[in-house]
Amino acid sequence: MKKFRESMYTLIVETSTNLPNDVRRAIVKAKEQENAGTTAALALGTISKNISMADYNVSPICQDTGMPTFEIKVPVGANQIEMKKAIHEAIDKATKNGKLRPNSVDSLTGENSGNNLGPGTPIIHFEQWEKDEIDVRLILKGGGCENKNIQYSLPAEIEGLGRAGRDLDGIRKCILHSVYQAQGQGCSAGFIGVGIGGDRISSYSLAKEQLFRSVDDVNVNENLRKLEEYVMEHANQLGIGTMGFGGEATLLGCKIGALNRLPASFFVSIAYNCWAFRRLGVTLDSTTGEIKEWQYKDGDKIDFSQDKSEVTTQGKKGREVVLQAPVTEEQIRDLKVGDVVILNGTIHTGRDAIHHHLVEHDAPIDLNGQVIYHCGPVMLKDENGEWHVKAAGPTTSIREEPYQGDVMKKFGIRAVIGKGGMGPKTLKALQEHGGVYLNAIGGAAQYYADCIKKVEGVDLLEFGIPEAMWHLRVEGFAAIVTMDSHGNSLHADVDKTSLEKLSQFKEKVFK
Ligand SMILES: O=C(O)C[C@H](O)C(=O)O
Ligand code: SF4
Repeated sequence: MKKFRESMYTLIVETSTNLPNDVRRAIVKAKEQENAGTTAALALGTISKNISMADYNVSPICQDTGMPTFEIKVPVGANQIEMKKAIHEAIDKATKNGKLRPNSVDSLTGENSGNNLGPGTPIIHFEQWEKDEIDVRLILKGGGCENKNIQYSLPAEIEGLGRAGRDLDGIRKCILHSVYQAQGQGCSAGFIGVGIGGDRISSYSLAKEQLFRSVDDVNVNENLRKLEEYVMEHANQLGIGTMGFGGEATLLGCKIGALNRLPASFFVSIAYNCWAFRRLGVTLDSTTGEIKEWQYKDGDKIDFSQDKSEVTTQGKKGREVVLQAPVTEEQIRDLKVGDVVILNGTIHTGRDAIHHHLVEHDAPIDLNGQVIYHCGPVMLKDENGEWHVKAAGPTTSIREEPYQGDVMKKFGIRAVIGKGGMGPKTLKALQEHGGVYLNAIGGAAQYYADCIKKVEGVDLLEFGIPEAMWHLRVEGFAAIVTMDSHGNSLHADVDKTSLEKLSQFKEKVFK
């Protein structure tokens, strides 16, 4: 097993940087579905470009390298303690090399362990089998899409769909609703794994396990096959679209499994995964630990660098507005939902810990007229002590909803960049104060890292790399106005219309 650690390192790097072939095929399909010239098509163009940049740079596709989860099948007698140790070493090395973001945080103190190791990180499940080889599957599932997981307990009253009973039709309603409630916040277009039955825990585990199925496989259970096909067709009629911008491609895969349950319980659990669906697998020689075969790499690898769809705003309804940070209230009040902003100058990252901090403390710099970027980047320091951005896409903004309006007003911040949109409290503050919400393309961490020309400094690094306030000089940073100072919110509009569409699927379909 001399090669086991090296094989695990290779698996981690490949999973973080190189999307599997089945996922690439699903993204191509989404591009074919989406109408040219729409904001959703623009988002998909950025996503494609990002995938090819991650290939080329061998850098994380998305800055949130997620919760590393290993599912391992071993021959009887294999030394699991040794394997676990080797995986920990590989994780540590991948983090040091900027292939994984330091992502493991003490839940009580907020302290980042710095190497992706700590209680519960990574997750490793072993199972024995009769075969002589070792099979290791890895999924890196990010926090934003993890937050959109949902569990239903049937019977239930489901928003938009009415009563859901303890039958196939009730399950159908739960699944459709799960896609609606995710909106664009889990970086749609997404994939879902569904677990029916079990107890609360095994139901969720089954849902996550379903994500290890190939996107193009066919369910062997006839009822579940029909349900999967139904969901794929109808979820894509909800009109949520890529990033929740409205559009045709909302769901790229649906895999459903079932377990027996207790007579009193009936759980339907959904594991939502973003388009940046990073999961791979390897078969290893059980004596040497060497990789013999890769999983999910069947068929041709789609090379998105050959993609002709441009990341362009041509043909879009909105205007393209170039802004230099800091910005004035007048410039911000001129912006409308649908405009594309091309930003130059210095922007400042701020996410959960920073917003929590700013409510009660002064800011480390003057934020008047400044732009805040909801982002927890992957950063590496070189031997001269200079920081470099390895990946820097937006994080889900809605988490800052309780703070954002107050923080903007308190410090005179004029714009926030994030993804997935924000709620009514922020919308009201944008109107009163003269602010704007700019939606960047979630997961496009290489694309945005490329727009960052210099790291000008960092404050509050004690919060850990993802949570610190990084001061970043950007050039040509493109984001879309989805909430403006005139009370308009694309997110509120898409939520409303998709709920109307959802309620069209109220009638019983499965007997
Ligand atoms: O933690 C992050 O960087 C992002 C997260 O995956 C998200 O989708 O919000
Ligand atoms: S930012 Fe988006 S693409 Fe990245 S892990 Fe979170 S949900 Fe996935």
